[in-house]
Amino acid sequence: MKPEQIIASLKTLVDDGKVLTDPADLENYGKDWTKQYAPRPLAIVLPKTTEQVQAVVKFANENRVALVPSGGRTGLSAGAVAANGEVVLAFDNMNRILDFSPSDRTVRCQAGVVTEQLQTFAEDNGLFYPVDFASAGSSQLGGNLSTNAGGIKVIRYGMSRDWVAGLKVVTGKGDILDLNLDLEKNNTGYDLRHLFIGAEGTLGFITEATMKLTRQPTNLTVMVLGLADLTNTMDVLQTFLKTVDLTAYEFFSHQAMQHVLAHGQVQAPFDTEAPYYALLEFEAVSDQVMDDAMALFEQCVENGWVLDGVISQSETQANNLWQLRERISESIAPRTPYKNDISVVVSKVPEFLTEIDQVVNEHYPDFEIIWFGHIGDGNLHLNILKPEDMAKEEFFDKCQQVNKWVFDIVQRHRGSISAEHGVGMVKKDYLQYTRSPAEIAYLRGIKQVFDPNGIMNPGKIFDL
Ligand SMILES: O=C(O)CC[C@@H](O)C(=O)O
Ligand SMILES: [Zn+2]
Repeated sequence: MKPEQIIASLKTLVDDGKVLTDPADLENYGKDWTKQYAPRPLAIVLPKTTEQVQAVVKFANENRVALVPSGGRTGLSAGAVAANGEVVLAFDNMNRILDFSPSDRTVRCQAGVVTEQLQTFAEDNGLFYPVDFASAGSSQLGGNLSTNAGGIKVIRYGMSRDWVAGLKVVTGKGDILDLNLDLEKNNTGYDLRHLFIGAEGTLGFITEATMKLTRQPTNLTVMVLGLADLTNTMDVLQTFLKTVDLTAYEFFSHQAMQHVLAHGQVQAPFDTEAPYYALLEFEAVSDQVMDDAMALFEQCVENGWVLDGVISQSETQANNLWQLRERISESIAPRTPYKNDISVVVSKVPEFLTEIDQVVNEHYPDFEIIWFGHIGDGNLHLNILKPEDMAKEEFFDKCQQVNKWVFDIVQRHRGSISAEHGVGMVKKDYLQYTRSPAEIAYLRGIKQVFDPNGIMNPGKIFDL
């Protein structure tokens, strides 16, 4: 079918929805936050209902048209990039909260609901949606689920998948599946819901999700601690976990903090310099919890693990301390960093990080390494900044080599090449460092079942 015919047909399928073909729209909707691929979609479709999505998928099947789903476009693995003339299905017009059940504490949302919209809805109803990350203001629920997004509270609340009570999807064959019926308990064989979560739209597109909510946390209190060395991040974590139920345990290096401070609007937590900092968050539900936390802090200082620290006395102070961590990504963005998102089990984190540091420093001593991440769940974000006098091409070539070293170390430590950002196009060549050949063969088999014509987000996670 010719491109003009495809566009004309799409227009008939979404009636009150929209089909966009302006170059500016193609550029905007054809990409996510990754910069290495040029967007080149054929058209953008903005359906309003699950049935319209189904109509587009059926049409795409009959005519072998490749589709790419697009949410808030905040992904960092090019899972939502359309670089090969695909039709982008964007969920911006499916952004309604459809239903709320206070007694079940669930809320049924269309896929285009923005994370912050869901968080605010929960709060307005005296409840809490706990999955949170810096891009919550623009990321959409469908995208969060397709990548099983994690974020800053995983240590206590888990990943996006843990909050899904029910899911409506359109499979690659064009069937609408209503999965798990919003039930808490439902042991009736394979749980297909979890196949679509984290599948990056390669099996089908999520059009609706019923999300669970929980009680609001009480008096969230933040501590930022300066650590004497890297291994102390784990000593401090283990010490606090014995008594305090942490809602977050993040870390960042001195270099990371320097970039945030230079970026402006944020104050240093204290004067003492430390190679690494930990940010702990917990619910100070009583004076006893606060006393316990202070006693643990003192114990960590006495043991020589912590050099200095600060504790928030108000919500505003807690939010300000969070800025030290949440602004890292944006403060280094102008330097077009090499990015990696990797994980190992918590006990291996110091050894794992040190090995990566060593291999990069040994070969490229002029590279500035920025470490930060969700260290309480074993997830590290490695960013490397280009030396000012190095050409971009040379830098990214050298980073390809860095990838190999990093992923060898990941594999040796039985870690993951993508902890929370997904595989997309950025990491598909490295999937075998985390998944065995037998596993990948089963993944391909599953793809074949739900998307026999290979039209759903082709070229993402693995090639057919
Ligand atoms: O920019 C990054 O490398 C990580 C982004 C995000 O996952 C975060 O935790 O801030
Ligand atoms: Zn992260």
